[in-house]
Amino acid sequence: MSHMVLSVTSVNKSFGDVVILRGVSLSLAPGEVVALTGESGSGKSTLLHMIAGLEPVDEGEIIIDGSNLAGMRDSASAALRREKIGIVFQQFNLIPSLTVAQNLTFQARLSGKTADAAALAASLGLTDHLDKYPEQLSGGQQQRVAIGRAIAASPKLILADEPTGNLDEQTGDHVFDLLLSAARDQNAALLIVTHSTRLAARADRRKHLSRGQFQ
Ligand SMILES: Nc1ncnc2c1ncn2[C@@H]1O[C@H](COP(=O)(O)OP(=O)(O)OP(=O)(O)O)[C@@H](O)[C@H]1O
Repeated sequence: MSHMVLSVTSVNKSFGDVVILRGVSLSLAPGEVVALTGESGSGKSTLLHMIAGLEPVDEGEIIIDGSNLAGMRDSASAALRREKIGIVFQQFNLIPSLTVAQNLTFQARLSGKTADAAALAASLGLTDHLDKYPEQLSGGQQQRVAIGRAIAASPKLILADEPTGNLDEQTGDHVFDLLLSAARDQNAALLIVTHSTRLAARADRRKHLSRGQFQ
């Protein structure tokens, strides 16, 4: 299925004696939004980290836009991550010493791409905040900057790990909508972890992790 942006096939993962994932498979087509749910400790973050190449896979295969992560050196998986993947975390992880405009474009520059801070800011409602520093922004505004940074290099795949977890419900809904429309605008696949069944309902598909497997 070479047209898939992400193919996870029969992945197993343990930490020591503790089995976290057993034979997990998942595919995302371009532009597809999949919500990943599961109780605390079910392995959602671990799965995202493996897809991002930040955590080794014990068995099974992960292919990102045709590139197999298996056996890839750290430098190659870092390059793949910069090139193809945008990541949004629960904590906004902005660089405090950089302005909003600089935070938006910094990572795209690292991968040799140009990013239009003004256009990104306009699409995320941040135009009035471009010259501010993260500490001068609300949580919802900071998360919108983090979304802008994640999409600045036009990734094929966006991984979002509870991106609304630190936001109140109304702000979280708005940020969730912005993330979905940003992904759809770019035809990027989006895998989004959420504890909210209400937000998960807005995805194209839902996958629920329980006892190491999808239910
Ligand atoms: N580096 C590690 N070493 C050992 N155990 C780990 C490690 N990382 C995660 N775990 C364990 O693996 C399990 C899955 O963790 P993970 O963070 O993937 O769950 P999660 O579904 O994302 O949980 P939450 O919803 O609370 O964020 C947990 O029991 C956790 O304690």
